[in-house]
Amino acid sequence: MHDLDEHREAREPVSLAKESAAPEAAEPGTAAAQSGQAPVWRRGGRAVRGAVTHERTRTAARASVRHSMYVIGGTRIVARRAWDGRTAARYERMMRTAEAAGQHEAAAEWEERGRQFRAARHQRRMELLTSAPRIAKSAAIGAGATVAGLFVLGGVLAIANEDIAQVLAPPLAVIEVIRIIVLVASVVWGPLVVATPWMALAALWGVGRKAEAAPAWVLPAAQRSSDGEPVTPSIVVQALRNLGVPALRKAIGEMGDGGAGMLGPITIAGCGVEVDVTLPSGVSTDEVQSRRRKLAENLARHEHEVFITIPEAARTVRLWIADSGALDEPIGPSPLAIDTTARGDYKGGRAPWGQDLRGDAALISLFQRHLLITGLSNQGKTASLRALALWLALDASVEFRIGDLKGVGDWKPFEGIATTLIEGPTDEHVAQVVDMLEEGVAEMERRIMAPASSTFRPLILLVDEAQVAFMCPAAGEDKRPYGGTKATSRYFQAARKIHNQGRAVDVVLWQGTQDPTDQNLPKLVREGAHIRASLVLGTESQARMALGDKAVDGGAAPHKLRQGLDKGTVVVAGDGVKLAPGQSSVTIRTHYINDDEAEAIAQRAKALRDGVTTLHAVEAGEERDHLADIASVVGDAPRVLTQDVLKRLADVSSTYGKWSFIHLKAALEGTGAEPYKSDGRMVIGRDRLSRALANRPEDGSASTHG
Ligand SMILES: Nc1ncnc2c1ncn2[C@@H]1O[C@H](COP(=O)(O)OP(=O)(O)OP(=O)(O)O)[C@@H](O)[C@H]1O
Repeated sequence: MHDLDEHREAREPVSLAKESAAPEAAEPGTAAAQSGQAPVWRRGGRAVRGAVTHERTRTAARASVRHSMYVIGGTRIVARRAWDGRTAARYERMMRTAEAAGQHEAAAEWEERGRQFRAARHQRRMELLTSAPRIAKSAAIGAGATVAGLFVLGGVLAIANEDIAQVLAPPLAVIEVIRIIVLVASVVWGPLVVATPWMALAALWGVGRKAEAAPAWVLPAAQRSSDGEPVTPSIVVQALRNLGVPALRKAIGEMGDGGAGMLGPITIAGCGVEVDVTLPSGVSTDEVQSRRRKLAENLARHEHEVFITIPEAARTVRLWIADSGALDEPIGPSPLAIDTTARGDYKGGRAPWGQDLRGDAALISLFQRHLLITGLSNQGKTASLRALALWLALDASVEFRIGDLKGVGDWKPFEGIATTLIEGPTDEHVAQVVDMLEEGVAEMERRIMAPASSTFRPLILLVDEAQVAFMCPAAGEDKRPYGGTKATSRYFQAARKIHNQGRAVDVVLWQGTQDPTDQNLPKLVREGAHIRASLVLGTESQARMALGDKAVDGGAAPHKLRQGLDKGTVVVAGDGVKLAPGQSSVTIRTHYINDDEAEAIAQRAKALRDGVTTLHAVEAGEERDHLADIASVVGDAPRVLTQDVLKRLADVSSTYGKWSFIHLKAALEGTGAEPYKSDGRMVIGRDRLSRALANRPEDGSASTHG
């Protein structure tokens, strides 16, 4: 009870404070209190805020700022014109523009014109000095002559009318006219004095309005929203001028041609236009690049609709400006999904991955290239990686070994195509993927040791969600960790070895990974990939990890893609894709191949291959007695072709699935049962095998690790 009282006391001041602040609101039983209305001061504040932020108020405020800015802008323009007219500034400016554009002849011509202008001005001034007495004299003579003339006219009139008084008539008439003029002027003078400043203001306002010399944000809505307006040179120059780079603004202001000379031709490029802008000296390309959003808004586009890249030419930025909304239109289906005769071609072909921003087909060569694709979760990483794998699966010579460390069935279509398919996110799955990769390393090493003329089946080792492997804390029996980036880390080391040596013997590693960090995607592994692709990422530093500094410095900006909206849009750096000269990356909107289409394509790929058995774990460590196995497949036949022996061995155990003649020869080396030529073809003889088996030591040392 006591506690309760204390509570009540403690609460009271609060309610009192409320009451004193809002007496009518707290009056129990009043309508306001019942309806839970806020105190007066708050409602008042809200009302004021409402009034201030009301659209009508804002429109009125914008209008007043706009019209004031027209006057200021107009004054600036008129003053500049006057200054230009009186001085050699114009010639100087044109000369500098020509110089900046490297047009030295034009610069020299403007210099000459400037010199002529100055010479003429000097001459005029000198003449003015000497002409003052001359003008006074001629004025006096002129006045005297006029008066005399008037009197002569009066004399003529007097004689004609025989009236002497007429002599004064013309001078008096002139005096009368002057009097009337003075009278009119004295009447008009007052209002004229009052009206002149206003007329001048109106004139300046008119000049400013015509030139729209006011910031974009104060323009009326109709003028502000230039959605869908074609991109013209003046729009681009205006957008650059208002970019917030003082040096650029000043330079454009000084250019005689209003800045048009900075622009190359505006060409149609896919669903947008492209234009190269040569920046004036003192403005660096990254000053423009870092203001992408502002530039886009100045061009009445969204940020993702403007791409700024750095072409080869010095001090130049290449702008690609999408037609409004065009990037939100879906691109068509993948050619793989509609063309049932499409084939992959590892060596000479290019996978139809999607479209670049210009709308051209984006084709990518996968020949002897390690690949890395990164991106935030659920943005189309697996789908785009799978699209490439599906194309390559249509080349029957390519072998796939796939580790899917997400394991929700994205890679199911590869059942019957891939020789290994490990699906699942657990440490156990990581261990199997590591085995798969290490088996790949062993295969690579075998190939490297093989005679120079040997040819190999391309082997794609594909690990989706590779970050799971890098982050795996588990260690094997030998205490070596599967994950991590230490020298003992098995996944890391296997990936590195393949990166270093796999390419030349067609053992390539494709990895898909989320959100790169130094921990889940070590630098060495990032940089070992020849093709680096990235879907939307969170930050620029991630973009740098994904694509490398060079690509990001050159304008690659996966971090500027829109999460959720730009699903399937990849920024690709490295080789494999055709890049415009000087370009370090290309943005590709990939064709989306959904699960059903993937299944259909996979079926076609399976039809091209004769019966691949997909293993779901690497049978590492299986001990096989090679000599005994070979003897068993040779059976009773006196001689069997080595090719047939290999085929039969593959049926005995998957260990032999990857064997080639080299392995067979190595296994029989020194046993006396080595392959030999019979009727021009390599065979293995039954009797020699039996002898080798009979002669080998009892401890079975001939058996080797499978
Ligand atoms: N090219 C594309 N165009 C349009 N939508 C796409 C495209 N690629 C993927 N999507 C959409 O994005 C969804 C996620 O794709 P996907 O599973 O490939 O993402 P992910 O990045 O691999 O995801 P996570 O790594 O988080 O599993 C798909 O279900 C599909 O709806």
